[in-house]
Amino acid sequence: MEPLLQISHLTKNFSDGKEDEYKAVDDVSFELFPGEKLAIIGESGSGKTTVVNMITRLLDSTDGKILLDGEDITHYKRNKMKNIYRKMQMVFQTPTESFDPRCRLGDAVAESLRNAGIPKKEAMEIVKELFKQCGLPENFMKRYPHEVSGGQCQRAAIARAIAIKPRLLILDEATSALDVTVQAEILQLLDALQEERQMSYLFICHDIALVQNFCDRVLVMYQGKIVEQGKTEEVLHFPKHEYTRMLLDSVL
Ligand SMILES: Nc1ncnc2c1ncn2[C@@H]1O[C@H](COP(=O)(O)OP(=O)(O)OP(=O)(O)O)[C@@H](O)[C@H]1O
Repeated sequence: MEPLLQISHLTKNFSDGKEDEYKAVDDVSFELFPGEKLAIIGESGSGKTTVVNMITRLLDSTDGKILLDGEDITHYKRNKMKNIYRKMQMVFQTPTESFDPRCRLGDAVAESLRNAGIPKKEAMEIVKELFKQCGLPENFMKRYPHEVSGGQCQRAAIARAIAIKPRLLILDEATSALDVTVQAEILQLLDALQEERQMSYLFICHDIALVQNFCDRVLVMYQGKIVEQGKTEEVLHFPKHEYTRMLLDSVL
């Protein structure tokens, strides 16, 4: 099977404006296959979000290559990314901030469908269905982001991200701010979508229990490098690298 996402030797240097360059991401390579759920774990500052920001092209990479579904997107600019965002969507930690406060949630979700050329009436029908699928009452389509709870807003963010049926969903601490029950419901929804659509997930996460329950494979990052990767069970129960052992000891 061909990988959906293929990352090779990805590197990001940040400069402090003087001579020194700081390697936030250092020669990172990995693959993500269709239908797979992959987690990146590591302490704060290890480079996880920087990796995601390069994949989604919010940030230019210093070196390396990013292939999505065989297409080299490493140097794609904003206008070319529009098509790519049909295949790849992101959900971030703070959903309220990712919505326009003046836009009703239903319209915000419909916008991505409208951008994909779907007429308004049809788009609103799809949104209605998506809200149902994401466990949101239909009348929430009329609400503004500040009129719903954090968990409800995150469901709307997921509804928006899956609206155009992407093949890859990147979740950067997307469930961290939610309480445990809501988190479990959202993970159930993601599991159902994965089965239904063979979606792939890249999960950036601090929560080891969640990774254990949800993800097939784990990458461990430390100081910009991947120090260990493998099946979730193997990495979490039989960590090979000293840093992974420390990380697990500190959270378990
Ligand atoms: N725009 C930037 N300019 C300079 N340094 C940056 C920039 N963005 C990130 N960094 C640095 O790069 C390193 C990696 O940051 P990154 O946000 O990727 O870590 P992370 O593993 O996602 O952390 P967290 O779990 O806290 O979100 C950090 O040392 C951070 O300070």
